Amino acid sequence: MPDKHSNAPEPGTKLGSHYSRCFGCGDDALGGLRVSSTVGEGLSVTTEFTVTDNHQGAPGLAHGGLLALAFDEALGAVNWLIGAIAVTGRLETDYLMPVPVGTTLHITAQCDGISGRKIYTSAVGRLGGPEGEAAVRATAIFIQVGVDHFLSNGRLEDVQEAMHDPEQLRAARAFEVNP
Ligand SMILES: CCCCCCCCCCCCCC(=O)SCCNC(=O)CCNC(=O)[C@H](O)C(C)(C)COP(=O)(O)OP(=O)(O)OC[C@H]1O[C@@H](n2cnc3c(N)ncnc32)[C@H](O)[C@@H]1OP(=O)(O)O
Repeated sequence: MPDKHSNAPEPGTKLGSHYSRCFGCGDDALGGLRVSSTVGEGLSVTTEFTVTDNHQGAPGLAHGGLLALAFDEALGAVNWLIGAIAVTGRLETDYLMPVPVGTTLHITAQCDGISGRKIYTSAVGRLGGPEGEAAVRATAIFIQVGVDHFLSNGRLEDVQEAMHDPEQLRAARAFEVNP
């Protein structure tokens, strides 16, 4: 298990978005999920995702791909507690129960261990409250990368805009945890 980063926020702290246009957590992404995560005990976070009309797959039920996105965000937020910039290498989801429109999925995500650049994480999403029945479980392997991963691979205009916007830089938790 990795150590918690010395600058990691205290339990109860709301983590901001890592990028305002992120479809999972950004406020500026049209139709995005806008989930936010809160630091939990140890190397864990909690994340709530409320399923709306816009998230349907079958009538009245959440689309599995959107649920996977909510888990990708929750699991990825764990990386900030260990001060790692990382991208999703593998994401596996088990859908245990249908998740109806209007319900809130209470996700708890944690770090399970680290090996080289690989960060192993897992999460469970419960309905009806943080202690409710498990509806979705997920595991992910994140791969640690340098900032150059984004600088060399991202569309230039977006990278430049992000790098020149002080608000954006402040919002990028990577820069808070890894000054
Ligand atoms: C400037 C702005 C900054 C903003 C910061 C915001 C950050 C937040 C962003 C969050 C956005 C939200 C989240 C998102 O949506 S992230 C977006 C979705 N993910 C991606 O786009 C990632 C695309 N993939 C890649 O870029 C490369 O394949 C990476 C970088 C992942 C690895 O290629 P690289 O050449 O670097 O590494 P390597 O091949 O030497 O492998 C190294 C180790 O990793 C192991 N491995 C590799 N792949 C997998 C796999 N699939 N399953 C299991 N293991 C895997 C591999 O076996 C090896 O292990 P070992 O042999 O050492 O034991």
